[in-house]
Amino acid sequence: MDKKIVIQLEQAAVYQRENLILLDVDLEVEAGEFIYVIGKVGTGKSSLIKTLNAELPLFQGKGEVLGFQLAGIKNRAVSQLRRKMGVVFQDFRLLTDRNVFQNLSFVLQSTGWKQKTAIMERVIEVLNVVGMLQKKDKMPYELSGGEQQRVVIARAILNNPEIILADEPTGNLDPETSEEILDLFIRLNEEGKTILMATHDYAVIAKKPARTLVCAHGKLSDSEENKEVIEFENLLESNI
Ligand SMILES: Nc1ncnc2c1ncn2[C@@H]1O[C@H](COP(=O)(O)OP(=O)(O)OP(=O)(O)O)[C@@H](O)[C@H]1O
Repeated sequence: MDKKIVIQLEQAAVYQRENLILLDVDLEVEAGEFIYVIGKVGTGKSSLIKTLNAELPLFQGKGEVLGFQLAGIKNRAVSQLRRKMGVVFQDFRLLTDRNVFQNLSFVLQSTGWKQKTAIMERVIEVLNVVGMLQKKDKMPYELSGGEQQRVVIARAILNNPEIILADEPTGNLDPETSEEILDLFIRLNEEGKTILMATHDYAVIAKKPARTLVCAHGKLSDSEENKEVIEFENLLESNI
């Protein structure tokens, strides 16, 4: 079977307003890959992810995600693209004024789902996937950090996205909970979803070594198939 490329960047530049963050980014991601993005604080991991999500505009170079051209992308296309991409961002919190079920049904309603029964079934389905069905009537403040993150992941997969972008999804969690969240991503990946995850969490990388993109010194390097955690640490320390 032909390989399907879901993300392609060619000589792309990542900007935060007028500040250049990453230059000459070349990246090709195949459907079904699991990829980490690592790098020290402020090196551009989040900015890269936000560029792929069309949250930051692509001014320079070529970028294509799931068939959508990022340069000059129109609002309508951004909405269509985001429906095919699930996001699990650290600063992408649950709505605090509604319970778990309502947080999820709200997303379906605002992405065009009309039928009450279909909405209910889909919410129950994704809550089951993340093991949170029992907590569907809880308010976000009644949940632990790990539980909230599970709900955020459930929200990200509501519209059955092809790609999941995750920015430090285990950032504020204890090691055991981090591992459970990683297991969820591994399962979603095994079901065919492409995962791109920015992380500082070497325990996560050690548990599931995978292709890793390194942000450093304004460039993105691709250490395909790195298997050793130690190597990742070396990569971060060296002047690449
Ligand atoms: N909204 C913004 N406006 C201007 N500059 C920004 C903005 N957000 C981030 N930056 C700058 O862009 C650079 C890259 O930030 P980014 O958040 O992508 O890094 P990161 O590698 O994800 O860091 P962290 O590990 O802290 O999340 C930093 O120098 C940061 O100060």
